[in-house]
Amino acid sequence: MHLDPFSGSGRSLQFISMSPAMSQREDDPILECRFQKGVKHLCESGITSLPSRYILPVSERPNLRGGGMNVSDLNFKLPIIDFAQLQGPQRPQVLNKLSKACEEYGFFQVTNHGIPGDVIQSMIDVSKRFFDLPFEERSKYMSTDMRAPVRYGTSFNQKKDGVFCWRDFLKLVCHPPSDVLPYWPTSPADLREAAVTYSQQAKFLYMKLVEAVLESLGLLVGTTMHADEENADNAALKEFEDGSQLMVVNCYPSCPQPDLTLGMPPHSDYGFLTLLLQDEVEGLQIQNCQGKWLNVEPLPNSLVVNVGDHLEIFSNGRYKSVLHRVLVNSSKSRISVASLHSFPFDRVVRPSPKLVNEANPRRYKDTDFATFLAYVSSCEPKRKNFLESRKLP
Ligand SMILES: O=C(O)CCC(=O)C(=O)O
Ligand SMILES: [Fe+2]
Repeated sequence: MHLDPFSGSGRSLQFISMSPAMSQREDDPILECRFQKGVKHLCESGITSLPSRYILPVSERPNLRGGGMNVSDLNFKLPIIDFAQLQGPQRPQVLNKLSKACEEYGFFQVTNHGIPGDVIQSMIDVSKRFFDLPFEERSKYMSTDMRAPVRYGTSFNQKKDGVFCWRDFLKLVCHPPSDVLPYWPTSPADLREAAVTYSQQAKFLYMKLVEAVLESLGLLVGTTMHADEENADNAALKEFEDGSQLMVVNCYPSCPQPDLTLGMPPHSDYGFLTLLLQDEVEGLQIQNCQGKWLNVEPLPNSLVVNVGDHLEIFSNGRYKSVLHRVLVNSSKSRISVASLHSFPFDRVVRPSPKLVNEANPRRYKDTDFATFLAYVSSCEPKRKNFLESRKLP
């Protein structure tokens, strides 16, 4: 799994015991070297069938017919939160809806979010153009250093994954901007500007959503005449303002045999909230409480938002960080940009004391980034098992 604070790495991977995956690790160093260069590079070499390195064991493949856990429900629609309404007189009703969405699905879509269309379009465009650059240009940013401010790579953890995922990525640490920006790619020439503009807009929206989430959990007083209550609210929000932000640009090229592989395996996100921007190609699925995979149809001009492990812990289990995965397809490539937000790295994450009482005892141990790193180096992470390891008996 990737050891990133959040991204494909910080997120729990599924690799099932016995590692049928591992047995498929390529022994041919030339082929292996090709796979390490990523799926975009592999496609450019003109493959027509899926190399075994990407073929999942039958039970983990998408779209199995005949019932069972992998059948998707085509009629499913994710709850929609109208951000403009959230900021207006309808706020209490919208907060109710938000709270239900976080409890039931761990996911919702945000419309009327206020991020200008051209900012979004530029972010998607420049992402596509980045992945269209020659491999030599993209590969300048390949790094195994989990703390690098910019990292280009493939799969989840390309050093460890037994079966590779059909995904290449560019990870951009966004905070603090003055420290990280000088390391971001210089090509395409407009990448830095487009990405920094989008990341700032995403952060602004994230802060508004954090306010809403805290209010929905009864942790913010909201409108108040009392200066001390207002100060307490501001102090609570300040921590979030100083928090971490990582943008992961995901590229899923069209795939010759999409039924045999995944763009991303089932995982939950490590942070507090993820804001996901996707192009018009579908692929994202979330797992409901019956284990059924549900398609998230891209809704034009909207963003998908999901609860991460830290919010599940912080809310003492009331809001759920839900497993999700990405399917690929044979005709279209897909781009998504996940903006992953959480507390500062050195912060201990624990259930909010106000959500713990006799009737609702503490459900999670304290955790921090160091605990997370120790955990992933001591065992093989899969699905949501890091979060499981933080649960109190
Ligand atoms: O590409 C997507 O739709 C989902 C990406 C994702 O889950 C992630 O980056 O954590
Ligand atoms: Fe994710």
